[in-house]
Amino acid sequence: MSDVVLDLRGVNVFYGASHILFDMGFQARRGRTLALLGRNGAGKSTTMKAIMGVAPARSGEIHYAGSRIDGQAPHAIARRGIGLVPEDRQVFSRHSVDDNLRIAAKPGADGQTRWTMDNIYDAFPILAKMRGRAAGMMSGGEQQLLSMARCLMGNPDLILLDEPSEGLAPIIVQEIGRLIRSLRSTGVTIVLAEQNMHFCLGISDDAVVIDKGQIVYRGTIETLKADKDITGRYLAI
Ligand SMILES: Nc1ncnc2c1ncn2[C@@H]1O[C@H](COP(=O)(O)OP(=O)(O)OP(=O)(O)O)[C@@H](O)[C@H]1O
Repeated sequence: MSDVVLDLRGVNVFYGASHILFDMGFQARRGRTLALLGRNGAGKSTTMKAIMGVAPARSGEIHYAGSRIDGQAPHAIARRGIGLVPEDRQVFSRHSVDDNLRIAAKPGADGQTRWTMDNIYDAFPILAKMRGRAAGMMSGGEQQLLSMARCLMGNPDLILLDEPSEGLAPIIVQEIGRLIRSLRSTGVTIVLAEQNMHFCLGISDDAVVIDKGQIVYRGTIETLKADKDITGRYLAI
């Protein structure tokens, strides 16, 4: 079986008359973490929304686990085993941490349940201490952890993480890095949208850099790190 889990081919996305993604093409491989890097407004979130069917591709193809998913409804794409952790987190603010997790519980596409409340709380000790707290009363970093934990309750095989470190305190950023590393060791595939390449070093294998909706680099993150031309031109570092 091919190790390509996600395959975008010539994807074009528009918001109304505005052309946002131009012939976007890249692959994510099983059990690896791909960093989708680019400055503010480069098109990272739009790429994730295109994969989820929220900002549908006008042309091109998106293949997941061997079959085409472009043109399918977001709920159908989610049911195939893709989980999105959105940039704005979208926790249910009036509900407790426990309820946020319980609401999201469902078996994976293969019918298996790998994540239960118990092992989520083992993996997220910060959340375990605040099970009864309303999500709206938590800090941005705690909400980010909750959003990630809630995604895992759906037992996804591919996780799309949209700028999980943005605007958070260093201690939470470290915790999120630790979680991504440990998720990766479970064999799940991760696409991580980030502005900050340094955050991705050590937790990602591959990298794609986008600028103004176009791919300007595809390769390993280690090769990217050494490429001063690309990092200097397209990343804010
Ligand atoms: N709903 C929308 N309608 C019109 N244009 C949009 C919409 N959402 C995003 N855009 C535009 O699409 C482009 C790509 O935005 P996108 O959010 O995908 O970038 P990003 O790389 O995720 O950056 P950010 O870090 O700001 O989220 C930007 O020029 C943005 O202004």
